[in-house]
Amino acid sequence: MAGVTGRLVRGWCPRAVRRLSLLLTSILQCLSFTFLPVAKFTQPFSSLQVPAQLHMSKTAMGASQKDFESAMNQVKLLEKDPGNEVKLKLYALYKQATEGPCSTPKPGVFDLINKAKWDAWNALGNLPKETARQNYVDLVSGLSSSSDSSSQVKPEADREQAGYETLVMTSEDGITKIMLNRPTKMNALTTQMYQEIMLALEAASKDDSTITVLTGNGSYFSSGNDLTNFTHISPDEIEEKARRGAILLRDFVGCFIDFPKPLVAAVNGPAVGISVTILRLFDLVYASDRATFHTPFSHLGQTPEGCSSYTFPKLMGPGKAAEMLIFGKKLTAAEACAQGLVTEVFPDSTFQKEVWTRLKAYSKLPRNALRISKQMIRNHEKEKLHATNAEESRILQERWLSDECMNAIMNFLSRKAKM
Ligand SMILES: CCCCC/C=C/C(=O)SCCNC(=O)CCNC(=O)[C@H](O)C(C)(C)COP(=O)(O)OP(=O)(O)OC[C@H]1O[C@@H](n2cnc3c(N)ncnc32)[C@H](O)[C@@H]1OP(=O)(O)O
Repeated sequence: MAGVTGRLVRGWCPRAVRRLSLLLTSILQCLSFTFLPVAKFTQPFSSLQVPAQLHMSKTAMGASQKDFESAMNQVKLLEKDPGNEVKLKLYALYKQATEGPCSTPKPGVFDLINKAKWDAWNALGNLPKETARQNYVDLVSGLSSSSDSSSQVKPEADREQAGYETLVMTSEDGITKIMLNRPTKMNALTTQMYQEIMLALEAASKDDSTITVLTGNGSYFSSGNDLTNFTHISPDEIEEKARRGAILLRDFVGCFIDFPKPLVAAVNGPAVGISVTILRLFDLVYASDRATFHTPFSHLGQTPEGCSSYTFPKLMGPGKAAEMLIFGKKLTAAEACAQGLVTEVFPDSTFQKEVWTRLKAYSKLPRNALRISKQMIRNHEKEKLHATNAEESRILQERWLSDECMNAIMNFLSRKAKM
């Protein structure tokens, strides 16, 4: 090492050479950590794990208690991660079976995991302990048989992560792909979908992958907020629903602001509403030349979200941002690229091949360096983004209660009936 350094710095004073030599040695030591084999993805239950120690009351039901205990042991032996949704169900049933109805205080909105666990348990209401125990046993028995039959088939690397109903989540070649999966509804985002995307991002932020990609299944990237989210609400529920919607929106956008790894949008087709505005929170946006970018907020009596009221004027200037966000001008992929919203446009016929080839190459880059560089670029404006997000959510909460908004949504929903 000293020889190499010596050749590099011939003519420098000996103290400087010694210092440089020490520096290079420590850099090489640091790098050797980066090249250690990456831990395998075998931590099946992470923070949603069903408690391992059981303190069952001796008065619990005889045979059912035995089944319950054996089911709990089976859970620990499962080879395949059953996915967050199933883990939440297991957690909720376990709590209900052992402690009865949820009576603990609701965790704060930013405490995502504990809130999801609390919601799952609370949703069981007054389900009797015995029924919860039986449901737990049934659920585990289904999981054990499906894990037995699938264990020989799929290699670990490209396992689809189960438990999502509105998404398909896969991890392969250092890339975690989150695919919106409601193609017949143009991937319109339901409340469940927002929640699943948040859980998927949380999981992706902690897995071994280098890059996370969001894309859509079918012809659309996403048609934005599912307008039926606003239906089936009785008049006395409207305000509470708007309040909850604003919290959901703020949490959802917050996950993108805080996402720690390189985040890529593979925009496979048209994008509408919130699926356009959040794009500025991604590090790369690759679009098919078939994609369009449309934010018809005013037409819906609504206002911008996804931090676009701050990011779009900054990106494209106030005039171009106004055309999109105030007047609902729809951009082609080429126009969105010219405005800096899209990184690169690919012909639709080669979109998938070109994008995935590119991303596979990027995913081989040193992942810690990618992550740190992303954070250096993003950290400058995080506070501003969170403040914008909170303000946009608050304003939308009011907008959702307006006649303008309600009429626009009724128009959309009655459109089909008129056809
Ligand atoms: C809590 C967080 C709130 C965040 C705030 C977010 C705001 C936004 O995202 S605003 C943007 C809202 N989105 C829209 O305004 C788009 C509404 N949809 C449409 O205009 C059209 O459906 C289309 C242009 C996206 C596609 O038109 P077309 O090709 O004619 O296809 P269909 O309309 O027949 O759609 C097929 C099927 O999908 C349903 N659908 C599509 N998008 C939505 C949607 N956003 N909400 C609800 N449903 C949607 C559509 O109704 C059709 O269903 P069926 O009639 O049952 O086949």
